[in-house]
Amino acid sequence: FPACSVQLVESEEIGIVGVGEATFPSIRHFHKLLGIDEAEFLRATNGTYKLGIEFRDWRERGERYFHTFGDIGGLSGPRSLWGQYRRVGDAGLGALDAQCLPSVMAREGRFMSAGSEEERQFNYAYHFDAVLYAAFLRKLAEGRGVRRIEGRIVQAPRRADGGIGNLVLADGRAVEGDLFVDCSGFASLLLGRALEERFVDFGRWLPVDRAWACPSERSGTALMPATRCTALEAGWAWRIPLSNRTGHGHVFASRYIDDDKAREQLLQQLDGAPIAEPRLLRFAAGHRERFWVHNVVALGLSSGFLEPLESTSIFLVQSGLGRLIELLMPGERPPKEAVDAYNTGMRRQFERIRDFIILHYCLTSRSDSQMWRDMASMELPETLAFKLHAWREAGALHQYDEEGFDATSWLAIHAGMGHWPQRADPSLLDLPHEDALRALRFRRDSIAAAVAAMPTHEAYLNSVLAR
Ligand SMILES: Cc1cc2nc3c(=O)[nH]c(=O)nc-3n(C[C@H](O)[C@H](O)[C@H](O)COP(=O)(O)OP(=O)(O)OC[C@H]3O[C@@H](n4cnc5c(N)ncnc54)[C@H](O)[C@@H]3O)c2cc1C
Repeated sequence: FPACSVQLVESEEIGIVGVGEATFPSIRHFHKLLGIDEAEFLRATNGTYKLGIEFRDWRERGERYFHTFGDIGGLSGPRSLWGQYRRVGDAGLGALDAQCLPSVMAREGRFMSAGSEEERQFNYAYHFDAVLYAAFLRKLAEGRGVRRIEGRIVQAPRRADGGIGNLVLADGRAVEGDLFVDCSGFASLLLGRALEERFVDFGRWLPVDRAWACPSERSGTALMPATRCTALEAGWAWRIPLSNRTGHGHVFASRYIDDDKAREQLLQQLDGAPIAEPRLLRFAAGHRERFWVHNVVALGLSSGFLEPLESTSIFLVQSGLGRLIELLMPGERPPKEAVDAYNTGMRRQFERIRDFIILHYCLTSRSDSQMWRDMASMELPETLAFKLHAWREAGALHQYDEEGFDATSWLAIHAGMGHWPQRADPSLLDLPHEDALRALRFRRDSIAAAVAAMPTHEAYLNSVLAR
């Protein structure tokens, strides 16, 4: 929008939340749209590649599975790979993960990104230092004409029509604007505080509400191209490998564990020596009922937050921006239809991701703490209950509109949690047993051979950084 002038009001005194180190593959489309060079971005943010998430101890302690951004073959009918794998039931085949290229790459600590997007059988995202990423984007934005105003907003007086008139800063300056994008983090200064938009609370399904975050030195182990999420007594711990350090955090439910014990449990998870004091963050799961009200659009934490289990927050920021770009017509007052479409789309996206995150918890067999017992018996949102029913009864991976995660992702969690349909699809028998077994062996072996020939994640990353 070359005709628009964009001003950013930001306060060094307040700073940014500064956590949020794991992302979702759509970030690559966002970077492409902005013309960001991958090597430059990785160098600026101590970034690494991410092929998915390894979940440990979620169904039972001692078990692990991988949620990949890759292809795991057909999903229904006689060509359903998971269906044939279960029908063949050959122990010699190994785990279902062995049929998925990026899952094997992650397990073996290997990475490469060759060929075109269309040819590649997997997608990937990044890990990075969130503080450095914010600085990187700021520099990019300023270079393209965004004017940054340092200052603390103390008031946002409303106009007669209910919208925001201007922003009043602590030193008395006033910043005028037509459209205000509220990026004020958990404070939600404009949408939450000034416009008093109601918060829709998801706490009854997603009870985690605090996190200790602490970086550590990198251990001598190989640089995993994946995030690790380990289920603990009253929450879970993240482990995010960056090129210079490892990011750690313990996300927990304060109704099941106190802060000190949660901190202690985090420190037991660290890879190496801590390189900062653990920092406590408080949050609530949910979103503002509407995201765009009058002339205010909230993006990021000011609009809502879902716990970071699937690294969806930065994705939601970028998804919101993408929608806004499509619906804004500079110089025109946005029609009611555009505002409604934005609000409906964002609300649904939050609900779909909420359901996907609950899926990780509700399928647990753990009963070793009150949180896990409550998670296994909670009443589910109707939308999720229907999906579980469709999967159990018919092996169908039902998708609604505005899904953040595709059917392959849903399959990864069902499979990882050992949750399978009650009946096999009879059309699986259209393929002779021997042919199915041969195809599965061939795929597993081809993947193993391809991965063995790949560089390690660290070697590949270093080659990109040297560009
Ligand atoms: C524990 C935790 C883990 C997370 N992990 C992930 C993850 O792995 N992946 C992911 O995608 N996301 C993650 N997130 C979310 C992610 O951190 C945020 O979505 C992302 O950083 C964007 O934050 P934001 O810009 O909305 O808010 P902030 O970073 O808080 O920025 C708010 C801005 O508003 C300014 N501001 C606030 N008040 C005022 C004022 N009065 N005057 C002037 N300026 C003001 C601040 O200075 C700051 O610049 C995590 C969040 C938490 C809490």
